[in-house]
Amino acid sequence: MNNKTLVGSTIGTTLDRFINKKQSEFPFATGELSQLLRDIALAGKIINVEINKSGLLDIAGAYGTTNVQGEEQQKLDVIANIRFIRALKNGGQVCAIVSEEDDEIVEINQDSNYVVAMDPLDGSSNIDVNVSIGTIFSIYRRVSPNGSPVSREDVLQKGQKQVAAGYILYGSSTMMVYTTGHGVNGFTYEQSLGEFVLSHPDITCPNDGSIYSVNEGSYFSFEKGVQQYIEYCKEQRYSARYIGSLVSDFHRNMFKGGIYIYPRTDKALNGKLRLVYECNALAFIAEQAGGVATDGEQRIMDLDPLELHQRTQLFIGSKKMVEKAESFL
Ligand SMILES: O=P(O)(O)OC[C@H]1O[C@](O)(COP(=O)(O)O)[C@@H](O)[C@@H]1O
Ligand SMILES: [Mg+2]
Ligand SMILES: [Mg+2]
Repeated sequence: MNNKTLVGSTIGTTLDRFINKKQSEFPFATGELSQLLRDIALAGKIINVEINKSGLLDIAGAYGTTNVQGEEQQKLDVIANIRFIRALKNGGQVCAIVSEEDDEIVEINQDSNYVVAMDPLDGSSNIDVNVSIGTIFSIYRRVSPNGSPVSREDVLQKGQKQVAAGYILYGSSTMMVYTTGHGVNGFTYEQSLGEFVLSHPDITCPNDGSIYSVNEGSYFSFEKGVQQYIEYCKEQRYSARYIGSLVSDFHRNMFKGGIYIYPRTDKALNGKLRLVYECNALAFIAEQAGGVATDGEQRIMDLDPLELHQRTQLFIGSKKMVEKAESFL
């Protein structure tokens, strides 16, 4: 890299400055979405602290309750949910939240214009064993008039209506990756500054790849087409990589080129992952990076959400790989 590129580079820009700059490119922007993104980043920093010290403070492990989907909640699932709701409430830009950890819509400020769908902590089976976990979020503009009670139409919008989406990955470093529909940018958390700093501008997903990510332990409960695609991946000598944290598996494949699959199984007849607060956000990011996300037939962002906790199959990642997988179905 020569000096000229260094001077012109945006690398090193803080998230705050980046958000301000983007806002200034839209003269009619009110600043509400910018503030909301800052609130999410703040919540991410707080969760990051909690995760880092979870082993020391006895906040790893099961909480002793199950969520609406019958899954055992971890202490950190519950803590992350509380922290995010609090940050969004204090920020004042959100009228309602759909969360994996809450059975029903959480109504906050009736006078605010945005709805957030979130998985406060994704990959919670990895919490206790110091493996990467994440937070996933989608942001929508409400459809009901500001000031009125929030309706189900506000929170059950198709993914194509997202105005922004992203994730925070608590890995070997902590990163926030998001899109507002104008490309994808990644920010690494600089602990000593207490700031997210632009480290991965204009992220693009390779068109093709050689990594496949699927829980092969469930192989015998996959349908024939999925089994045949997995065999194809092996014949091609592709690398099998599966962390069991959707955010981390997706993140790796977006950078390196790969496909992540969570198909239906005999236990999870519609797949395991949740459309509203897991799949839509990652689908938006994948597409903005040049990748693809489908349920095996249809584009994820075209699916009609009928329930808050609706599940779907997910085939996501490099365009050519997803298309190849679909050709087996
Ligand atoms: O253990 P499995 O069945 O492969 O499931 C792993 C998947 O389940 C999830 O953990 C579900 O997310 P939560 O931890 O938020 O419930 C995904 O992150 C992950 O990809
Ligand atoms: Mg999850
Ligand atoms: Mg979760």
